[in-house]
Amino acid sequence: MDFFKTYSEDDLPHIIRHRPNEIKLGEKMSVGWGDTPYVLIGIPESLGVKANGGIGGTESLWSSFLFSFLNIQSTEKLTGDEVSLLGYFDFESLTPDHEAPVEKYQKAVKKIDKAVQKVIRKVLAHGKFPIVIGGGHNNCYPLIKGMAEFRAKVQNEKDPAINVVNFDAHADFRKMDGRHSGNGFRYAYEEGCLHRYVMLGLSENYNGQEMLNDLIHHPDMAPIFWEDIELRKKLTFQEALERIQAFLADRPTGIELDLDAIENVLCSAMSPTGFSISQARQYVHHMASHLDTAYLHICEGAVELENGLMDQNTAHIVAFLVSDFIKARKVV
Ligand SMILES: N=CN[C@@H](CCC(=O)O)C(=O)O
Repeated sequence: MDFFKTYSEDDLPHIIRHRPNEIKLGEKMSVGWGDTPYVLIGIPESLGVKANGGIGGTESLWSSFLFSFLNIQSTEKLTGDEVSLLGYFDFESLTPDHEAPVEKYQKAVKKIDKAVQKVIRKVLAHGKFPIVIGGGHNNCYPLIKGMAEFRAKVQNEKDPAINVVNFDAHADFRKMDGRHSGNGFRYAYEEGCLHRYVMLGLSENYNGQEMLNDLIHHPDMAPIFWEDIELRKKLTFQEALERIQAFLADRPTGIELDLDAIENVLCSAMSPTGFSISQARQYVHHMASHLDTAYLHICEGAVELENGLMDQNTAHIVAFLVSDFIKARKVV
């Protein structure tokens, strides 16, 4: 598995803050291809974000997330026995020279695509459910493609494209003019890997009309704007979740969450307005409980951006979201 680093049992105790009479999730988790339904994968990179002209720093989320997640209390509702820490990608060697043109970053993203896709196919071959923590949103494309390829080549599905729901302020359906964090869903759709695509929480101010023209009135696309829910009150958040559930019920669905849809979370495209953390948790809970889920991908967050902004809370939010997801699928 190119660029992929694994953990050993000896790594976990260094990440766990032990307390007498308490058991932390990390004390119950396994590493590698453990006997667990879920595997955790990190993609600590911001090459895709930079290829899209964004602010780097998304590589900072993974290790802080791991610390937050492994230090959750092991309880009946989530013991830790459910999850194995598979590993993370190290794309450091692909980093272009300082001030390299954007094309160099886009070239690096193509290599990331290949590496991620391969690992996803391996995860599926082992019968595991991938929980992926990014990284830029560019990684939706190799996830969707890896899923569709597995369905086509291994499961002999005649119509292998999967559905995706994306909690995001941006559609990431920009033109196919070189790979980056803003066009992963377009590549997946045009290549026949993505069937239906729902966007929940789009910002009217940060999605261009040309891209929107390709999404609005398209039978496979369902853009839902934050303003229609929270500003104009055309529908409630709960109604939106139920509509999404009905629209995506026909086949396996990838669950995407871009942290820039939550207000004030540290991201390349951080926003002072957006959904709340509780709404993000409801989204994850609802989709995990009601859909035939294919994977969970949480991305674009950072604990430290290249512009110097820092916030450790991002990691804590992601740990909540991952625990909500697993609990919802367990039906606790
Ligand atoms: N994945 C994020 N995509 C956004 C990024 C915007 C930004 O960094 O400012 C987009 O392309 O619109």
